[in-house]
Amino acid sequence: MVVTEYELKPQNFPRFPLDWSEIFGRKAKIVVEVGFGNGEFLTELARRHPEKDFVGFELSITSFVKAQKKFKRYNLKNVRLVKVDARFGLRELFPDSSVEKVYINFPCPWPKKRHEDRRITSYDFLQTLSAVLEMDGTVEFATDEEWYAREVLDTFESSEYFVVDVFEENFRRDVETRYERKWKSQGKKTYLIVARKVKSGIVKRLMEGENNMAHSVFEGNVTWEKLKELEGKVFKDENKIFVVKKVYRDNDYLLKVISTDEGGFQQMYYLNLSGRDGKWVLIFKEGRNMKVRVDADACIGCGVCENLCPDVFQLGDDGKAKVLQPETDLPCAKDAADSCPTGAISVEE
Ligand SMILES: C[S@@+](CC[C@H](N)C(=O)[O-])C[C@H]1O[C@@H](n2cnc3c(N)ncnc32)[C@H](O)[C@@H]1O
Repeated sequence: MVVTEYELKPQNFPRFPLDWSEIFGRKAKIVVEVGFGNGEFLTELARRHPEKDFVGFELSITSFVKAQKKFKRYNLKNVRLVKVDARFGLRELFPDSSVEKVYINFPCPWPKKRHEDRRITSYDFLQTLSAVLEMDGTVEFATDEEWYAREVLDTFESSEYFVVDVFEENFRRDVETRYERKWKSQGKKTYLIVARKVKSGIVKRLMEGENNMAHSVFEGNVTWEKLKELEGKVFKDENKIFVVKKVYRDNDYLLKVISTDEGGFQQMYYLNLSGRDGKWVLIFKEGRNMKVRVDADACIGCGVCENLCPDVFQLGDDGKAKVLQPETDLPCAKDAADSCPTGAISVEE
């Protein structure tokens, strides 16, 4: 079973930062987890606090697949996941003073000097937290590295925006994370810091305002049946002719369009249509011809590709992925290759 319904794609929204009460359909406290790993901590929090809404950031696709399965098992309604760097996501997707709490559990410490910019706890990230957290909102940071804990403690203590309420060695919380269990079972020490916001900071957002990736934003009633009726229809606009060749759907709708101008020049592209509650965002996607292959030995039959791109992939009777269109221009083929946890899918452009 592959579940994708909890993933939120920022590019499909008309404005930034996002209106989370619209996304969750209610006004509730928002809690964020940075780098949710296999999702067990986030699942437990969301189960124990149905009155709050939860947002997780991760970069690993495998983590996305595992976490969403857990959410589905408990039919959770109060959690969404975003596949972007949390430093970027917290800054661009959350308005000022909108987050009650941010958990950062056992992030990679990036111990080498030349990698220190990669640490999630950089100065810039603290600045973001000082803006997006509500007053008295907290950051909970856990690590197994003493030097890292002391560095983060020092950063919070020397910041005018935070006070440190907790610095604890070998802490215990109601819910453990996978890495916490791992380090504890190896007899390693663990450290917890809880820092509370006492002053609001200012952060400069790069994408604030209209989503300028969007071609158009509109309101109205769009249905699969109505879109399907567009297949084969021809539209004229000044000196161009457009034909809607095919309409696809997964989480969004995709219209394959061919346009021809007076000189006979043809172009193929996709229109990605996504929306909710009557608000729709239309984005152009260029079509490119790709050769798709599946390495059957590497395929574990997880079904991610079939779920993301059913017109190109299908799980066969042997439980392995089969390619239905070895040459395709469907952009979801690339998504499937990027998301394949074993790298069994290759796409050549
Ligand atoms: C060591 S694991 C810890 C996982 C989990 N929090 C736990 O305690 O079991 C760190 C996780 O953070 C994710 N990660 C690293 N940098 C990130 C970033 N900038 N934004 C979001 N997630 C990130 C990694 O993909 C990885 O899954």
